[in-house]
Amino acid sequence: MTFDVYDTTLRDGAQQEGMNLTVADKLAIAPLLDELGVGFIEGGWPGAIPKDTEFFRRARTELILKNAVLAAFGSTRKAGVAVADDPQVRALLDSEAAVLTLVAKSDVRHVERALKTSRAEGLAMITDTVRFLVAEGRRVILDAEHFFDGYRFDPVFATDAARAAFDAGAEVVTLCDTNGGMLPDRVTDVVGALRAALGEGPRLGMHAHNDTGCAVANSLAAVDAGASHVQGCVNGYGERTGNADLVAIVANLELKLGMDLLADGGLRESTRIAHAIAEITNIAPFQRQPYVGASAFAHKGGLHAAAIKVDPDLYQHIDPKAVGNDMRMLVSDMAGRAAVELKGRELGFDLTGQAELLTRVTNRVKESEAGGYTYDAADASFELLLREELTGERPAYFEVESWRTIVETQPGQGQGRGALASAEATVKLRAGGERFVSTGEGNGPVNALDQALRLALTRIYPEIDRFELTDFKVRILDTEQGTDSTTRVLVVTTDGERTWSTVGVGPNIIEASWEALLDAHVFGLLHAGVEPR
Ligand SMILES: CC(=O)SCCNC(=O)CCNC(=O)[C@H](O)C(C)(C)COP(=O)(O)OP(=O)(O)OC[C@H]1O[C@@H](n2cnc3c(N)ncnc32)[C@H](O)[C@@H]1OP(=O)(O)O
Ligand SMILES: CC(=O)C(=O)O
Repeated sequence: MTFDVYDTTLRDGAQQEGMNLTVADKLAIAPLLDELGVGFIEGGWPGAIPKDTEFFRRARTELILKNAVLAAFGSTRKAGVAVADDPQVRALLDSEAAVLTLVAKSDVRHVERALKTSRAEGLAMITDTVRFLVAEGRRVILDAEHFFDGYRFDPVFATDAARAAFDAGAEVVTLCDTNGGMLPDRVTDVVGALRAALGEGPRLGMHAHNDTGCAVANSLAAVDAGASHVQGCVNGYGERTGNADLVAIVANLELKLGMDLLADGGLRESTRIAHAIAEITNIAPFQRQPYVGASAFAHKGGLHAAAIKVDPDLYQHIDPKAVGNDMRMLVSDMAGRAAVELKGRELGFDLTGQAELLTRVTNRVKESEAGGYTYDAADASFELLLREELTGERPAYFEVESWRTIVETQPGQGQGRGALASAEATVKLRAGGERFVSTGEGNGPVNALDQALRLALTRIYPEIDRFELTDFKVRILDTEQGTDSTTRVLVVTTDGERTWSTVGVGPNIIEASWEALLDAHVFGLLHAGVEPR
């Protein structure tokens, strides 16, 4: 049986608020979708959006796809206009895409109120455009906009719209839940009724939006009711609450229902590809995204870990490798010894049989977390804690003698909002048998401390030059204490290859930041293979 996986990330996904893809972005995303193994990549709407016209022009020479066929999206001819004279339809042909996907009104209320035309003309717009494009040698898919709402209001018109498309030569009619308001049982009813009306031959598709949080479920319901074409977007991108997440749809169909859909076993690459696409769209990946999210197989509960130690399948619905993801253990005050042992294994330490050590580490984590630390978001600080318990000491890269910061304003600039404050910090430390006193300046005390610390350390450890602080998060823990509250700081650092997170807690933001910064440097040096000098 033919079954299509049709990606619309570059067209409907791009309708997401805040997303603005350049032609280069689209040309970079398309090969990733092809690698994922989808059958169709909808590239955009040529003739309507200049960047999309340009995308199809450049795709002809710059895009080599091994699995997917490029589809161009556009609407049926306008009401009262001959199809051959419609510039939008002409632009579709000019795109040279082999597959053309036409959006058409299948809700009679839209025909009468939005298009301001008659039922007969609404159907003729479909017939004429599909027939014209098929006669030009193109494969045509019809996206029947508002199909479900339309069918529930007037099933005769909605059915006639689908029939008109098939009679004119469309290979698939995609039923669109344009407003995203459907629930799975309603999708089942409508797809089932339409199939009964049209017979088994015509191929139906599903295009779901996520306004009820049911887009993936609605897509599965449609397939269960006989649809053989699903549309969606990687990472669930799309207007309002997004389109159906294509990877989740496919993973459910492949892993739960035993279908074989993506070319070259692409599902096993889906986590990497979803994240690579997120890099290009510049939209931070959603941690808790089903299947491909960083937290999708991250376990925090101590009891879960105890069972996972026996058999990971006991607490996981699939093997994460099936989607290219990984199981991760999170260590926190909810961890028990089993979680610490598994986390240790993940970090490269075999703690099997070390019951006393495991108890010590578990207790230390619980006590520290009660004081405000959080290790599930700071793997690197946990690793340093674990090493300290294993060896009895921290790697002795340097020894801090003291540090101080000064924040001041210039005369006349220290009043109220917008005052221009600057900061200076002095750090005194010993490293490599020498004593360093260094001063740093910055736009705030933490920045100045970081500068001073780096200045001192790079003289002995030039490797630190590669470390870059990429994120800095501050959380006030006991807010009822006002400005006297405990502060937690999380710092994310990278050396360009590896990224690590560290945590610091203190009675003020500077102390907390200092602790997180020290951990960041120690962890970075350790993993760069640097010996204390
Ligand atoms: C559900 C979906 O996601 S569908 C895709 C939605 N995406 C987009 O709209 C992005 C690209 N759109 C655009 O760039 C513009 O809206 C364009 C170029 C398509 C149209 O722009 P304009 O010509 O300025 O028209 P405008 O957007 O104001 O109105 C839409 C026109 O299309 C007509 N139209 C709307 N749907 C259809 C349809 N399915 N078939 C034929 N004509 C249609 C309307 O009747 C209206 O025609 P009119 O100008 O003769 O009154
Ligand atoms: C065609 C489309 O994107 C929709 O109806 O939602």
